[in-house]
Amino acid sequence: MATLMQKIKDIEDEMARTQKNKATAHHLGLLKAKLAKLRRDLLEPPSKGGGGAGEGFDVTKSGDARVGLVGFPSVGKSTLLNKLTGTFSEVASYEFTTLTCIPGVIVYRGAKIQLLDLPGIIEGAKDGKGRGRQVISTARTCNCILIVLDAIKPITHKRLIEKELEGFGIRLNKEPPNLTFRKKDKGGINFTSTVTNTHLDLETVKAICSEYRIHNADITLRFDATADDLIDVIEGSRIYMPCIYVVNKIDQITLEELEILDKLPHYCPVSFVNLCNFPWLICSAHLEWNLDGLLEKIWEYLNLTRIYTKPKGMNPDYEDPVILSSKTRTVEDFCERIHKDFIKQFKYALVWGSSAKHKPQRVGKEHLLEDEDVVQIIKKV
Ligand SMILES: Nc1nc2c(ncn2[C@@H]2O[C@H](COP(=O)(O)OP(=O)(O)OP(=O)(O)O)[C@@H](O)[C@H]2O)c(=O)[nH]1
Ligand SMILES: [K+]
Ligand SMILES: [Mg+2]
Repeated sequence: MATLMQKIKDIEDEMARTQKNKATAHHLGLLKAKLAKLRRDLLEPPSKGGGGAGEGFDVTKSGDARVGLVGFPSVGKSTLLNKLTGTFSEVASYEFTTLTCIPGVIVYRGAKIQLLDLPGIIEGAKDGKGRGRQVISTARTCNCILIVLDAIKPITHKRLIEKELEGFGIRLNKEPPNLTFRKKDKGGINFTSTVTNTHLDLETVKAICSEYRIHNADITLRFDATADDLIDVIEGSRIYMPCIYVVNKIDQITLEELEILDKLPHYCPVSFVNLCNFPWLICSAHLEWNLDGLLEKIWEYLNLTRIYTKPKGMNPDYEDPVILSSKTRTVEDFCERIHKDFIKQFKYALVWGSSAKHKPQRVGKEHLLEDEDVVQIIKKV
């Protein structure tokens, strides 16, 4: 049986082959209706239940980091992918133009960043509406999410998208709750806190625990945690992800509105068409605005660490850094990236740069590296 994607393609091909005239108008209309129904089917959840990736979503992870574009239909996600990566993803004025996950690559400051264009999601996506489940489970595999918003759509859209992501265990611009939760065999619920709490008391904590059939546990808060924070820790499998709100189509709003948007935390206004409202904003001959600003922000939010290797007796290789994430950036992580067995030959490392106290500093494998450090590994003989 032909897959939905194939059926859609067949109809699109047939439409392209069909000449437009009075005699074919009826047939073309029929094809359009079929196409619309197939698109809707594709947006229905799979009948056999379960989330996971679906048709056309199994894009292999590549590069140093992955960034996903999430938003309502027609906010300009595909336009953004095309402009940033030079990859082709279809752009059109109708909703649900993009039906699968389309990857592109941005090479920025020596790092290869995979950017994923995703189908638009609709409210209720997390509950199985549309392709939302696939979109959001793909979003979970990213290192940073760009929530794309349309500047002239209601600001409430931001909250709606956030809710969909939150419903799938994604936490945006938030650190994992600083609290420990340790199950034990006996002793009841022991609840302590190193700060004043305004949200949680022993009773609430006990109630939450009993919902999970947990009757013995040590819970220590190191910040003013909410019930949601505690539940997140008990549930586990939460993903804490940086997020940028990309407000597109700012050519459609006034300068006053733009100034307000520009001040909001985590926001990055952009536009991909001629800014006739704001001629003074155009910084080059391009018909787009603030792509550089967006790239810089993505870089900042990914928080990557570039390490330059220095072979003995040679200059550092500044062209091709090893890219580490902010969470795994020890000398050992660096060695692992070069070769999985490399650490076995490790004796010590020489490090130049902001993590080094001397020029160079001799360090062990636990040493934490900083962005733009230069590293030379000395092997055992
Ligand atoms: N005015 C204006 N229109 C834009 C801008 N960026 C994109 N568009 C238009 O918005 C429409 C939708 O763009 P797409 O890139 O297809 O949007 P999308 O979010 O990928 O849409 P789906 O794949 O259907 O979810 C197209 O007609 C674009 O030309 C912009 O900055 N300003
Ligand atoms: K569209
Ligand atoms: Mg699209």
